Amino acid sequence: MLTGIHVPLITPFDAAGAVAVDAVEKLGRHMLDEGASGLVALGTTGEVAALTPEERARVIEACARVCEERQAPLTVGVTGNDTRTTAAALRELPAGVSAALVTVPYFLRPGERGVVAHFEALAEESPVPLVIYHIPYRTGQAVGAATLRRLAAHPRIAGVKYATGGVDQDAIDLVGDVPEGFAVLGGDDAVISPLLALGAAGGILASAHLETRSFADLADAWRAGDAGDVARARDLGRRLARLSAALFAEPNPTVIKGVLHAQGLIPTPDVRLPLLPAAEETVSRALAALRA
Ligand SMILES: O=C(O)C1=N[C@H](C(=O)O)C[C@H](O)C1
Repeated sequence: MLTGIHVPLITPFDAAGAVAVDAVEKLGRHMLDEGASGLVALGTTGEVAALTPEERARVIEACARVCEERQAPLTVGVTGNDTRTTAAALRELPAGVSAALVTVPYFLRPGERGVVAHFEALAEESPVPLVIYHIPYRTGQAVGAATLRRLAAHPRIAGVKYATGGVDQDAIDLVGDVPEGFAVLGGDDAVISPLLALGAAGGILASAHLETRSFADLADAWRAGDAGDVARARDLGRRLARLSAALFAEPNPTVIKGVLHAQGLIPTPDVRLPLLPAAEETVSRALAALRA
């Protein structure tokens, strides 16, 4: 089962605008050495929509090398709003991938019955277990706790990245009684602490590029849950929520890239259109939040 903090890696670009594969590997190793439980390639944070198929393949290869070296799980993002092409993308996943993070079909709004049929069909074809990426403010499709519970009954559906923008009633219902073997992973950085407090197994968090060790400690502290740990988790959670707010002050991953570049961890802070680089003062504020 996926637990702990998984980092959806940014895709660094070099000065010529190409994917900096060496920097992907360096960053991936750094995240795992700092306490991340696993890596996620080709998430929204990885600017997947702006990468060519060849670039996507090179990013997956680089992450797979690092994860194999460190014996950590690699989850790969697979996005599509049509079942056949999403199934084809899943079938093409290379060796070394542990799970696929599959977005709820976006824009079409097929209804919850359609969502169930989509994921059940994909689960039958996928070579790896699926993690449902539920993010209704991007997809436009609601998925309630009862539907997620029904999908959790499928042996090849391993979890959900839950990102509804807050801790809502469905999150409380689901985390209050998590189906056996199903991982609820938080996907809204600023509210990861309350979700972990309720019993989530971990998170897939872009913010964990920074303060990776503290995010991992936060997950461990809520899981351990004795009095000392709870007090520590509460303080850590408050501090990391402020950091996440600073990192998400402009569209993700522009601020994170600015900060990683300022720290010398990636060759440029560049992003691809339609994203624009974060303003200098936004990056400075995030660096100040980190120092605090
Ligand atoms: O790429 C991801 O996975 C994530 N994307 C979210 C977003 O960009 O809105 C943020 C989350 O931390 C992880």
